[in-house]
Amino acid sequence: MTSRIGKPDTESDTILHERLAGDGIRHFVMVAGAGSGKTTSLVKALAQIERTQGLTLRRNAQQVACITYTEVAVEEIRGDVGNDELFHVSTIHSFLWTLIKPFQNNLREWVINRLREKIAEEQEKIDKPRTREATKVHAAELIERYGRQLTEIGPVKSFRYGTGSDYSNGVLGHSDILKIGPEFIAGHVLMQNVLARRFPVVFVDESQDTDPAFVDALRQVADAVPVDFCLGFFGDPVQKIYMQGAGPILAEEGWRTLEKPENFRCPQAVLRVINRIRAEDDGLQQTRGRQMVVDGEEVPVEGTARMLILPADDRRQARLEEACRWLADQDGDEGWMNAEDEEALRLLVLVHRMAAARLGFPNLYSALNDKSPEELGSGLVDGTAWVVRPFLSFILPLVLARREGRDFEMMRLLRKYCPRLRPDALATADTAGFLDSLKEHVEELVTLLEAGDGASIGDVMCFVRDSGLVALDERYIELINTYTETAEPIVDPATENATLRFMQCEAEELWGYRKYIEKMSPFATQQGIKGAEFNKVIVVVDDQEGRTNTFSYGKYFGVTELSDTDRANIEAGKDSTIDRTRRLFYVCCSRALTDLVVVVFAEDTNQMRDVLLQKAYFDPECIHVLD
Ligand SMILES: Nc1ncnc2c1ncn2[C@@H]1O[C@H](COP(=O)(O)OP(=O)(O)OP(=O)(O)O)[C@@H](O)[C@H]1O
Repeated sequence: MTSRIGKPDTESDTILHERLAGDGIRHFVMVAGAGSGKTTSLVKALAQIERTQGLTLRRNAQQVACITYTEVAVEEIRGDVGNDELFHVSTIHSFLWTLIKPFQNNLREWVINRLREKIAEEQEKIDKPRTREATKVHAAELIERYGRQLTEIGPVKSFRYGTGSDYSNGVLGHSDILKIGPEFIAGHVLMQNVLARRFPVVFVDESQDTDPAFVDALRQVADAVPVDFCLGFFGDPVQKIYMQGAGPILAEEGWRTLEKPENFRCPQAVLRVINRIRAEDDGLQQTRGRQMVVDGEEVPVEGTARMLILPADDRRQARLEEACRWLADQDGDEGWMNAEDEEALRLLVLVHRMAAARLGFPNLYSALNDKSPEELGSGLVDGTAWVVRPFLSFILPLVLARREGRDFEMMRLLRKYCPRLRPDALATADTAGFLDSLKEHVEELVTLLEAGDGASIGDVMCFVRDSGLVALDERYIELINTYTETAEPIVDPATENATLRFMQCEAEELWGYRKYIEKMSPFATQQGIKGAEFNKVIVVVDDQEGRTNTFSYGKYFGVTELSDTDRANIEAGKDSTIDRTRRLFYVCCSRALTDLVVVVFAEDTNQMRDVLLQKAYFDPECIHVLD
């Protein structure tokens, strides 16, 4: 029995279990706040299905699909339900790939159409009289390349799924899968039936951040197969932090909405704060709070919630350390000084540049943030930027596994990402020499990424390209070519050179960046760090970045003026910077099991205090200015 399955049933759990065992329409949306036990309910529902329907489902070779946001979250749910074959726990991408993989002819047709579409898009650029000459030349090159690919896919026997697309070699990328999957499901009744027959129950966790086209495709299946199929969403619209997420999932006629009013994670002091934050969004007020047993009786944990305002000067790091000292002295608790114990004290940093300096990736940060395209800047802080993906998902984990002698993990990664280990490549390889050379290449990669080696990120990429350790998409190949052709280091940031500046950074910086993404980024909490709850949480906020169109604490607290776009968004009732920042703030603050501290860096600390007193998220006696 794992801890989640062992938790007592709440009223919503009982209702859900009855519904799942019923014989009418069973679709549902479970929507509840932070720490309300949504993932717990999901895991318990899986266990209940196993008990009541497991035998029949297994006999029919059917599975219960449980789809969540990241690999880490997948592992977490697997940790709860075990490796039972009855449950197909996966990310959206791998779920979609399982479904569409057998439809190879349709995949080929899709790729052909996609290439034709791309050619038409480029042709349109050429035809426009105002297009610059350089752009026209580039467009013509692309048309030629896409044309070539159209002929090259002829001999491709079957399509596979890789990180980036490489159509000529039969590889579909991440974003292709996300387009094809929902399109196929929505457009083919056969596909809907296949899905419902194979997976008569589909649960989606973190539904607020799930791709909207996928949500719609699943709705269509639910409409088409109302009774023999059960679709359930678990989510919280106020925890949506990815721009592209679906947000609230509307329940259709006959669907049941299940709410969970309790919060089981946060102590009273934190619960009051997050309820006040949420009051400005959907107004949901959570009850109960974390309890502990004292003398045989359950009593609420009071905990603490404080806000510290510090001057935003060039001593930020030192000031943060002083603030921790202050907390330790106030509480007589040296735990505040123990930043190394990640389960006990968790720093969530929204001050990315500061984190970057502290963790040793200032240049990498500057390359992808300063004057960079929005997609790269926001992808940098949540680890989704296309240039960093191969490093986070494969290259760095592979080097770590090798260094730590985790051979099994190393092979798992190589099997998943290395084209040299694909069955077709293996079939023609001379096995003995082949494995030796693969090993040598991994060793070389380890050396390249050693501290002090001086290799640049571009050098590492050249190496993985030449050694064929990973399949790279065209965009990356093009970038590597540009990198090798550019001798001079680029100093001044500009939108066009962000990725090239990234390639020129020292590879060593990637390690600090990885640590940031895995441990300190508030997005990490959403991506399912184990449990995503910690005794002490320090949330550090600062608008130093100047990238204010995605998140801005200044705008949220009311000290920074809104832009015209912000005002227009608010007037039109659209998602605004303020809404997004509030949600991120809510996610961060709701991770604390005992003590929450929000550290705010401000140009004018007294003005900030006045504004925060007015906002009243924290009790007045809990707001301190530390000059
Ligand atoms: N029925 C319950 N009784 C007691 N504790 C519970 C119950 N359900 C969940 N918990 C505890 O509450 C905490 C939050 O649970 P869980 O992670 O499932 O919530 P969640 O709603 O998915 O969280 P979030 O949306 O904030 O990430 C965990 O510590 C869990 O053990």
